[in-house]
Amino acid sequence: MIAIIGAGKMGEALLAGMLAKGHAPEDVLVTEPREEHAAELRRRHGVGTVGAAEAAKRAETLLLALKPQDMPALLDEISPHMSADRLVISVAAGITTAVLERHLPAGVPVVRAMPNTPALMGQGMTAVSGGAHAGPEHLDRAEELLASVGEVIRVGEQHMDTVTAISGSGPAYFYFIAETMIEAGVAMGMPRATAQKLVGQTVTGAAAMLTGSGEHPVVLREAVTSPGGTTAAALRELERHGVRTAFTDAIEAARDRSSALSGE
Ligand SMILES: NC(=O)C1=CN([C@@H]2O[C@H](COP(=O)(O)OP(=O)(O)OC[C@H]3O[C@@H](n4cnc5c(N)ncnc54)[C@H](OP(=O)(O)O)[C@@H]3O)[C@@H](O)[C@H]2O)C=CC1
Ligand SMILES: O=C(O)[C@@H]1CCC=N1
Repeated sequence: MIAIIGAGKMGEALLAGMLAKGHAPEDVLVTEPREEHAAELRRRHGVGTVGAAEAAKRAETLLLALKPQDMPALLDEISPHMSADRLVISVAAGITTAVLERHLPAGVPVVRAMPNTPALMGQGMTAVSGGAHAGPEHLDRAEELLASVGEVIRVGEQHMDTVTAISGSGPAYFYFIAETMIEAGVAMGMPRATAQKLVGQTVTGAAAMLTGSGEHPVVLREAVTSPGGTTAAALRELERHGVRTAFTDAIEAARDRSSALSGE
């Protein structure tokens, strides 16, 4: 039995992705504090909903997807029901395995994971790292579970705040660019639906080139940039406005915010 504690945006994306990949709804419990939300999840996904203590008693694997700020109180609530034969996987930004372990009985294996919302479409990217009591079998279990919603890599925990800034938050950066491109098209008089179609398929095509061609992004960008042409004119403006530096600073800010969320 798997329990997902906190089925908000990320928890529900993981839930939906797992069910779509064949996990049986009867094997998944969900904990959500608001009854209307819990009822909605039962209706939408056919899963059972229970309180956190009950989930902790019944599930071998607990997937914690609450806000980092809510995590300490939840850990204290489930702690009396936890033992070393369980596995706790936390997707909370910033919360270190040391913090998780401090709130749980000695020996409980914990895995810190950072997924992203494309998990909903089976296209997630998750990085995992194990705590002091997580052996290879626990990392294998976490990886197997999260692989049902996309790709999984293992990283040292010292990289987790950077992972959070790059792939955890990353989809939002691309949506921001997509939104900006659509608005530019609309501002130039194009119907919104047309701009949306052009941008959507351009993003899909560019992503396919990036992952499928094995080429570095610089090579792909050069192939688009005809001498004396339109792309060169656009890229010159992006550089003039410091977009490269803005992105680097943005990713550093996300990394620092993740680190601050640990509460340490
Ligand atoms: N969104 C994303 O792209 C990603 C998020 N994450 C991580 O996932 C976690 C959740 O983020 P996100 O889904 O965006 O946030 P949401 O606010 O959408 O989800 C959090 C959910 O947890 C519920 N909750 C609050 N307290 C409890 C409790 N005691 N027991 C059970 N459920 C509770 C909330 O209910 P209510 O609304 O009623 O308070 C809410 O539904 C965060 O730690 C975040 O760092 C990680 C990777 C990507
Ligand atoms: O914005 C956040 O804090 C979470 C973590 C990564 C993506 N969303």
